Amino acid sequence: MRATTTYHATDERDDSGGGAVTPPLAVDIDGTLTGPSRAIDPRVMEVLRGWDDHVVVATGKAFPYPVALCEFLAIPITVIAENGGVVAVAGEEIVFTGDPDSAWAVAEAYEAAGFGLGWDEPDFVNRWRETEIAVALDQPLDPLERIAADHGLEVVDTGFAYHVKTPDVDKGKGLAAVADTLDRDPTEFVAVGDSENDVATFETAGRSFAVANADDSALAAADEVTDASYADGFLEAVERIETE
Ligand SMILES: O=C(O)COP(=O)(O)O
Ligand SMILES: [Mg+2]
Repeated sequence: MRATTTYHATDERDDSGGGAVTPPLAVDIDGTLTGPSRAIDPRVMEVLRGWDDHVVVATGKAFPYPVALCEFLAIPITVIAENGGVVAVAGEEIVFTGDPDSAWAVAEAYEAAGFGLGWDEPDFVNRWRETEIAVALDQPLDPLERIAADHGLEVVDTGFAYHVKTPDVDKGKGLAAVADTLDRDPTEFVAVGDSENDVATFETAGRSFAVANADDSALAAADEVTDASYADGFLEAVERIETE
């Protein structure tokens, strides 16, 4: 059974009818809603809280993080986590895709080869991951890619971590699934992001923005690139969405 949830902001917005219609939004977290330190910029909070249509938080982070973000923003839980491995829309069954057993087998083989995941203990980066694993960027990439390929997996570099994931799982497929659940077309969405793991979102959404700090693949895939970086870039994209 499909339940649709339509979010209408009750505050912060001019709903007098004169302005442009705000499209549904698919937004990345790290590097897009944050500054370089990974702290979320407080200015984005009111923007997301007041958004006049669905806000899909689409991230490589483990499942609980975007859920918590929605919770603390008091907006409906509409999330794509773990690079598409987990899709959750309030009121709907949570969808998990990917091969966590192979991902953990890669972690074991990588550790057996003398490397490590690279996080402080306890490992809060992977503790609640359901479908993939993440390795710190200061760990060697070549053996990780080799071992991942041996297990039928691939490595995606988000600029914040190496994610060992199932190749045909991505945020774009997650967005298509969310759109279907919400009875919307994926091309209605505007996507904003900063890295390789946002390319599929950009290809699925109807309009896409890379923030200026984005990696080369995201810059190349986006319809538009903001002048500003990080959360300033996101706020600039919002300005353009609302006025153009
Ligand atoms: O945590 C990461 O590695 C990336 O997260 P992001 O997809 O929200 O940028
Ligand atoms: Mg990012």
